[in-house]
Amino acid sequence: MPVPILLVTGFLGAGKTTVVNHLLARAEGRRIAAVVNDFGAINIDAELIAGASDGVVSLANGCICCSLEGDLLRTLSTLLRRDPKPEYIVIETSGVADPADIVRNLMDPVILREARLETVLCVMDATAPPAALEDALHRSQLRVADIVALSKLDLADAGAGTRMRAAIRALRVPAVVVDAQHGEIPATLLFPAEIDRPAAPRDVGSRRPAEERFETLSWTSDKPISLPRLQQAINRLAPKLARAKGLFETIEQPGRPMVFQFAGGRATLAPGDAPAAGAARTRIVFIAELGVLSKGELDGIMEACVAGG
Ligand SMILES: Nc1nc2c(ncn2[C@@H]2O[C@H](COP(=O)(O)OP(=O)(O)OP(=O)(O)O)[C@@H](O)[C@H]2O)c(=O)[nH]1
Repeated sequence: MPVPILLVTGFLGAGKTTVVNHLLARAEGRRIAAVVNDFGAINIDAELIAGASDGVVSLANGCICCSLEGDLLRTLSTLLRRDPKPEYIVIETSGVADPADIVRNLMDPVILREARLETVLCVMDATAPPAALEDALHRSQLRVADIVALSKLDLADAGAGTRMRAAIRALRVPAVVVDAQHGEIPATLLFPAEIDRPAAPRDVGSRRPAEERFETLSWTSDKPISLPRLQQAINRLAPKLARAKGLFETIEQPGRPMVFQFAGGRATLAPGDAPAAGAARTRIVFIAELGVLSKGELDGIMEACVAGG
């Protein structure tokens, strides 16, 4: 019986890791292996997948729809040789990934013998303006989806969900649209019981390398961060940022690791886990459209956030 694969796609910061976390937290004995692709050089997403570090394989510093496609297939082969074999495989793409290319890559004959793409889930930020769907990458992510999950409805105004559903319908996306509050989607929807159902043909569109559009810039430091100064830095950087996330300690609350998120124009801070041995104390990844933000400018702004900066 081929192992079903769930491909989780969606724009930068839409809520993919939150969905994968939720799924793994409620695995209820299911053996789920997760492959997480971070576009940046630091594997922040793999660290954000709580309590599942053993089962999570991280593919960082590139995009599995372009430069890391060989790595994805090798990783899947390795997972499928595990004893016991995973019962389900979840692949979280980077937010810049065009899933059409990944769907095509998963048709690899060696993989197909043992694992089959079962469901493509596209996580869509309900607070994004419907005009966001004019973006070709958004459209490609929606076009291959079987299920579209609307995230962040708790942050959106009352009509946002309805407007987003209408905008998705207008694109003639055949997917089922569901609400996903804080990543909550029933596992049975993602891994349907009728696993003998033949995979439906998917409209995969034309190839568009995502890496030609976005770049990631990493900033690390061995010093803790000043929170008010970080706020100022993010205010300055925000117009240029598509996404940022990081792990660090603050000067104000030493010894308390924090997770920083910037997505959809909103910055949040939450308690995190201690950094892995050998990792820099402060690690932040910034994703921006190519050419919009230089490393020099970023370093200049971020150095002001550390003590003595
Ligand atoms: N309030 C609220 N926040 C959410 C919801 N879903 C996700 N978030 C937050 O949105 C931010 C981004 O979520 P992630 O799950 O990391 O997004 P992602 O799509 O994995 O991000 P990338 O991998 O960087 O593209 C985090 O701060 C989440 O806590 C939701 O339903 N409600």
